[in-house]
Amino acid sequence: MSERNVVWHEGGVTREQRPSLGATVWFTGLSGSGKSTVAVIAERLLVERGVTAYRLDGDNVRLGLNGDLGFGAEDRTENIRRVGEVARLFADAGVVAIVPVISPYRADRDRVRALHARDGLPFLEVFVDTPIEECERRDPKGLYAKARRGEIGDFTGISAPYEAPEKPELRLTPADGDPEQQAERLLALLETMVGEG
Ligand SMILES: Nc1ncnc2c1ncn2[C@@H]1O[C@H](COP(=O)(O)OS(=O)(=O)O)[C@@H](OP(=O)(O)O)[C@H]1O
Ligand SMILES: Nc1ncnc2c1ncn2[C@@H]1O[C@H](COP(=O)(O)OP(=O)(O)O)[C@@H](O)[C@H]1O
Repeated sequence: MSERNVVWHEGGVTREQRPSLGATVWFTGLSGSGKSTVAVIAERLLVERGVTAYRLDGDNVRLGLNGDLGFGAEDRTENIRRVGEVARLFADAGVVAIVPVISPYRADRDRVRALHARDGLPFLEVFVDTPIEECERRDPKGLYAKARRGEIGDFTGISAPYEAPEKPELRLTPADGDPEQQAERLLALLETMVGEG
């Protein structure tokens, strides 16, 4: 920002000069919906096909870069802002950034979408639309049980909101098959958007 005496410094490499075109695949959905499972498979399939892909998992990023953030609304917004900026850098560098994060607020996700659109970078929002009853039945980390007992506050879907996307590029439901089939659907769509996958 100019009032901070900081100005953008142009580089000498165009996007076309880089070995590959990047993109961001942004997963959103409740805890336990299957975001990480599908993201892990999608990353593996892409790498097996020679595409440079890298996963920025919500839990993992919160163990490092975003270790200072909690789960209140403001911290979640900051979490998504930072992960979104990192994903944009990856995409600009020619990497397919795969980002499974709850990202419960529509406005936060839309800001990340706009950030990519501004730079002409492909952004694919994947809504992992698993009903909360099913997520709670799975409860692989026991978090829903803790939230029900009041041991975790601000828990998405229980004591904090989740705003579903209105127009995601892809919506995955349990009826779409197993996670491998869901990942294949995603890659087919990615291929139509960036010619990769
Ligand atoms: N209060 C509360 N609400 C939701 N989730 C919680 C909470 N506390 C801890 N966890 C764990 O944090 C993971 C979600 O982190 P995210 O960075 O994806 O969340 S957010 O996008 O900032 O909302 C989430 O991972 P996933 O289950 O993979 O979604 C949980 O393991
Ligand atoms: N399509 C699916 N069908 C059945 N179970 C699934 C499916 N996708 C994920 N799971 C299971 O649901 C649980 C939560 O998945 P996970 O990927 O960790 O969700 P999230 O990252 O959204 O919290 C895991 O135990 C996983 O094995």
